Amino acid sequence: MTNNDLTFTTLGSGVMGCAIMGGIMASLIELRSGKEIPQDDTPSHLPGKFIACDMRKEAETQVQNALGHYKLPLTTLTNENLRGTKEADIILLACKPWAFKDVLGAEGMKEALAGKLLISILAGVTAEQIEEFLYDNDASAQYKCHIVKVMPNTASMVRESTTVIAARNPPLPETQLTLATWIFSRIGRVAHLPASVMDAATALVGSGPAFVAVMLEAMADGAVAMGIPRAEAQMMAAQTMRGTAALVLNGEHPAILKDKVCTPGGCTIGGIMAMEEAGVRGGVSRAIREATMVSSKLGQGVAGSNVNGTWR
Ligand SMILES: NC(=O)C1=CN([C@@H]2O[C@H](COP(=O)(O)OP(=O)(O)OC[C@H]3O[C@@H](n4cnc5c(N)ncnc54)[C@H](OP(=O)(O)O)[C@@H]3O)[C@@H](O)[C@H]2O)C=CC1
Ligand SMILES: O=C(O)[C@@H]1CCC=N1
Repeated sequence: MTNNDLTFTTLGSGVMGCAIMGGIMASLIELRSGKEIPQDDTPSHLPGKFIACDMRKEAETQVQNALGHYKLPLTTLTNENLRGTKEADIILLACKPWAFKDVLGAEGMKEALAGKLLISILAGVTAEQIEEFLYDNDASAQYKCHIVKVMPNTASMVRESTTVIAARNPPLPETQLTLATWIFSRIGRVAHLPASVMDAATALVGSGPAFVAVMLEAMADGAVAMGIPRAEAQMMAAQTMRGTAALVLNGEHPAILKDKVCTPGGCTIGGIMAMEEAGVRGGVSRAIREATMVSSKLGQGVAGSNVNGTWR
C-alpha cells in the first residue's frame, strides 16, 4: 500500500526541474491507472504534490505549460524558495551550479531542510561541498538534511533518462536511498557509481543528449544533401539511433554490431572510412573528456564566469 503524501519541490524550475517533475508525474499517472504495478521496492510514501520554485516569474507559465496537463497538485512560486522548502519532503536542487550558495545560504533554509532528502543535480558540485557549505563540516550538526548527488539527463521528460546516483560515505539512510532510486528509476535507467566519477558521468549522460543530437543532425543533414526530405531524414536518423541503442542494450557489442553492418566491399565500410579520416572517434571521445574537465570546475564558478577552456 503506497501513500502519495510527499511533497516534491524543485529549487530552479528550468529545463531539468520541469523534465524531472514531468517524468515523475507521468509515472504517477501510470501507477494510478494501473498501467504500472507497484513493485516490492516501491516506497510506501511517494510524491503526490509538486512545488516548482524559480527566481524568474516567466518560469511559472513555462512550468504550467509543460506540466499542467498532468492535472496533479502543482504550485508555482517565484522568489519563495524558503516556503517551497518548508512545505517539501523531497527537494530537487536544479538551479545553475554556481547559484547553490545563494539558494541554500538563504536565511532559514538550513532549518527548513532539516531531516529532508535534498537531491542535487548540479554539475560539478559534490554532495560534500553542499554538506560543508550548510554545516561547515560539523559532524554533530543537529537535524542535517540527507544530501544525494545524482546526474540525470533531459530525457527524464520522456522517462528515458540515464541517471547516475553517487555513493556517499557514510551511505545515505536506506529509506532515502530507496526513495531517490525509485524516483529516478521511474524516469529511466539508474546506475550507482562512486562520487569520484560524477564529472565523467555528467559528461556522458548529462551532456550526452547534446552530443548525440549533433550526430543525429549531421546524419540527417547528409541525407537531406542526398535528396531525402528534412522531416523524414530527421525521423529516420532518430529511429536509427534508437534501434542501434536497443541492440546494444540488448547485449550486442558495438564493435560487432558495426562489423555486421559492414558488408565487405559495401557502402557502410566506405562511410566508416570517411568517419575515421575525419577523426570522429577521437573528436567524440575528446568531447566527453573536455566536458568532464569543465564539469569539474562548474561548482567553483560564480554567476557570469565562464570556466570553459580555463582548466588547462
Ligand atoms: N540541462 C541539462 O540537460 C542538465 C542540467 N543539469 C544541471 O541541472 C541544473 C539546471 O540546469 P538547467 O535546467 O539546464 O538550467 P536552467 O537555466 O534551464 O534552469 C535553472 C533555473 O534555476 C533558476 N534559478 C537560478 N537561481 C535561482 C535561485 N536563487 N532560486 C530559484 N531559481 C533559481 C534559473 O533562473 P535564471 O535563468 O534566471 O538563472 C533557471 O530558471 C544545472 O545545475 C545543471 O548543471 C544536469 C543534467 C542535465
Ligand atoms: O551543460 C551543462 O553544464 C549541463 C550539465 C550537464 C548537461 N547540461
